Amino acid sequence: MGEAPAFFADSFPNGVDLKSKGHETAICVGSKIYVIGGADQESLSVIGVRIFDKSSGEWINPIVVGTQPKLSNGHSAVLLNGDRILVIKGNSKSDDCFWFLEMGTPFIREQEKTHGNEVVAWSKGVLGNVEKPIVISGPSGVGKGTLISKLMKDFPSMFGFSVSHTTRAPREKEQNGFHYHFSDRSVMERDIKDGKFLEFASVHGNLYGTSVDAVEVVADAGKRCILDIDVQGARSVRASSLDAIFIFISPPSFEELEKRLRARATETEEQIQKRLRNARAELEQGKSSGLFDHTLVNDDLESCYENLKNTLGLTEGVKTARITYPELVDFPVEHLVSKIDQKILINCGAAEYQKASDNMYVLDLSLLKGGAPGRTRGLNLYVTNSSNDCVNGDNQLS
Ligand SMILES: Nc1nc2c(ncn2[C@@H]2O[C@H](COP(=O)(O)OP(=O)(O)O)[C@@H](O)[C@H]2O)c(=O)[nH]1
Ligand SMILES: Nc1ncnc2c1ncn2[C@@H]1O[C@H](COP(=O)(O)OP(=O)(O)O)[C@@H](O)[C@H]1O
Repeated sequence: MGEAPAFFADSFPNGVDLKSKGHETAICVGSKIYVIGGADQESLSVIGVRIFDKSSGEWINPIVVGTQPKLSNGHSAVLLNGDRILVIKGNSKSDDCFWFLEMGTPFIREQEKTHGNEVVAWSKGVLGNVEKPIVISGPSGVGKGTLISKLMKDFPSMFGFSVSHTTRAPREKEQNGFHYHFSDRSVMERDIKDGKFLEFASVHGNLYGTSVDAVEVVADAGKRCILDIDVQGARSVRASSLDAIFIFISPPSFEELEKRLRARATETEEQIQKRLRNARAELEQGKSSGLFDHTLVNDDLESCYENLKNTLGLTEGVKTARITYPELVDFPVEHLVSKIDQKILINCGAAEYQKASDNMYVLDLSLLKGGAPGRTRGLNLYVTNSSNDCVNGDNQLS
């Protein structure tokens, strides 16, 4: 039986569940109190999480998945909608200060089934309106890789490729870490069990999977992520929080598909036969599942590429357009937060908390996308001179 932390309040005013003592904050979610802060039990360099179960009076050390935020000497925390807490790290730049601690989402429930323990997941918040990731599927030899390479070459600052893990052997020109992370089955299976993968599937007799890291690296670079994965993987991603756009690439005919696969000369005859058998099933699933938002036929390569660009809204002018990164802002340890609908007001004027200061920011969460596993995207941050700039009359700072 544990003792409830002394700094807990039973109810929090204005929906702003913030109470702090030193570097810890406590947020009440149903019958549980999430205590965020201090160092993690296993690693002293990241922010720890403990849960106090009010009904049993027990402390719980949850399994924590996802990249964890580095320890800072202060943070604030706001409950968003019952299944995630926004944590704003002090003494941090705006590209590393917004983090989400999730509990009770479908992903967490699945993880809890696997681990048989309470699970929480961290997801880093990424500023700006980066567009949805793109999932590209289709049978082996249809031209997915060729189309993706063209896109990456023409729009290097816009797209980033999610480098999958696979247990298959590398082909002659494939580089580890660039085309795939070539892995041992046992290591990959252990990492899957540890929640490090967004999705995985057995394809043509080998294990393939997208690690959470693979998509996070691309999101952190402010780029739009492209995933080349099979139909089973696409189904898993559809069920995840990634919120992607799904494109199926289809061949003009089965004969042409076989011709391309043979001409590529990367597989043995036995492997070609296996891929062709699987292709029939994949083509059926691609047509009938309602899983894909778009199907493109790759007959003439250039026409298909044009169709792909149109589908992604890439007109001529877009070629030179770069994603603009929001200006970096420094958030001090001393700041006060309040939540008004989908907006978080962050008052960094530590000396005069009760007044709207010049150092006031609004974090707009109305376009929030994604979440664990992976990054939470679509956060918009802007400066405001007074609370009236963005919110109306009764929105006082607490
Ligand atoms: N589910 C899943 N499928 C993947 C992943 N990476 C690649 N694949 C799929 O695995 C299949 C085989 O890929 P590969 O061995 O590179 O052969 P290729 O499709 O003939 O180039 C293709 O359908 C890929 O889309 C992944 O991370 N997850
Ligand atoms: N539209 C096309 N017409 C003819 N050949 C193509 C076309 N698209 C791709 N190819 C060729 O087909 C082969 C398979 O393409 P690839 O991109 O490796 O397919 P996937 O990644 O879907 O397995 C490659 O040799 C590629 O050059």
